[in-house]
Amino acid sequence: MLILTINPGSTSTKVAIFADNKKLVQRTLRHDVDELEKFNDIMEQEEFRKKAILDFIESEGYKIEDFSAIACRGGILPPLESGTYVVDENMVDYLKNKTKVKHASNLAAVIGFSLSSGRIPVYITDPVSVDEMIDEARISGIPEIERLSLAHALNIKAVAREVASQLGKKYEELNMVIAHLGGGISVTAHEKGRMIDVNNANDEGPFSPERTGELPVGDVVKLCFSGKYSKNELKKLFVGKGGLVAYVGTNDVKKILEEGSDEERFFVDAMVYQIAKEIGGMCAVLKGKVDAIVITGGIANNPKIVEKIKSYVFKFAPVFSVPGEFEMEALAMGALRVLRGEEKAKTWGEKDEKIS
Ligand SMILES: Nc1ncnc2c1ncn2[C@@H]1O[C@H](COP(=O)(O)OP(=O)(O)O)[C@@H](O)[C@H]1O
Ligand SMILES: CCCC(=O)OP(=O)(O)O
Repeated sequence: MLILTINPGSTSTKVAIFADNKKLVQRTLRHDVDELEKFNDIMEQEEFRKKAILDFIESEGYKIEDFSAIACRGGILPPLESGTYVVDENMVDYLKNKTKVKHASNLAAVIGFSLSSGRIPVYITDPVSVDEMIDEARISGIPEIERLSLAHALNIKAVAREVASQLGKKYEELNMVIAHLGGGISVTAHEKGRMIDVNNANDEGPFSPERTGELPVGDVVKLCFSGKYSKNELKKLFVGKGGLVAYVGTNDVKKILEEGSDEERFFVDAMVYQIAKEIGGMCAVLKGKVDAIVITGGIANNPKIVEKIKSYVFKFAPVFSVPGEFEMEALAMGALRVLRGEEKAKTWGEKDEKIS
């Protein structure tokens, strides 16, 4: 069975074609920043990115009708259970017109649904808003604000299953802390197959290559009312222009480590320190009963960073490194389990929207 996978990021769209679980081809379709700046809103990029995907499919000698399914990265829907969901008009309407968090992943199902024109099934698996948090984790400290589960759930769940299989166990039998280290950072606590706490990778936790993470709230209030920034400028400052970008001017950790000055590399050490601190917190969430700590994402490609994190947390549990991300594989496998009848695809029903 042929499966097309679609995974949009802020400046690129990753696409791949699988024959069952075998990846035939993967391409990162890069979008010029100047080109993207013409669009006021992420959703306005639908036709532009769709054309790039169609060009890719044709260049590989396929037509949409050749595929048994389209598997898309799920966007920011209201909180929902882990699993594979059918993309329908209801979901597309939500992602296009109602979601309050702008994120490139919101485009995937919208484009997949449009490409299919009802001819083939379209699925999402483990979207960013997978929510398995325990109730205590939802309390922020102010009733008007609820903590949200926004994480790199797709890669994290796939990596959790991979490490469990390395340990000869099922994901559902283990307790793990899994940190995805990319442009954004998610540190997550997993109890017997459920992701019971996560730092919201947009707003909380360690600073990342391009996000501030958690900030001292009093100073944030001062910044908001300083008159220096509009609301949109502040949002971009916190997500996109924060973290290493703010200190060093780039989100490229590899480049900083290879070409940066000692002072610039210090900020990577500070990020490592914050990541380790978050991992320690998640070990406490699991009451110290932790079978594995797992470091994944692009930054895990650097063994020295993994070693530095390990130097802080090695006493808590064995540390595993799974560099890179396996989102395309996880999408294809999510769709394949449904196509093979191993799992039933869930139908998404709009719940109370909690994301603002
Ligand atoms: N070998 C490496 N050493 C250090 N950092 C790396 C290495 N390879 C990739 N990275 C860093 O990983 C980050 C991107 O991670 P990735 O998971 O691809 O992010 P995203 O998918 O969120 O854009 C970049 O900062 C990049 O420099
Ligand atoms: C908002 C959580 C997921 C996330 O940060 O994804 P990207 O790193 O792809 O922006």
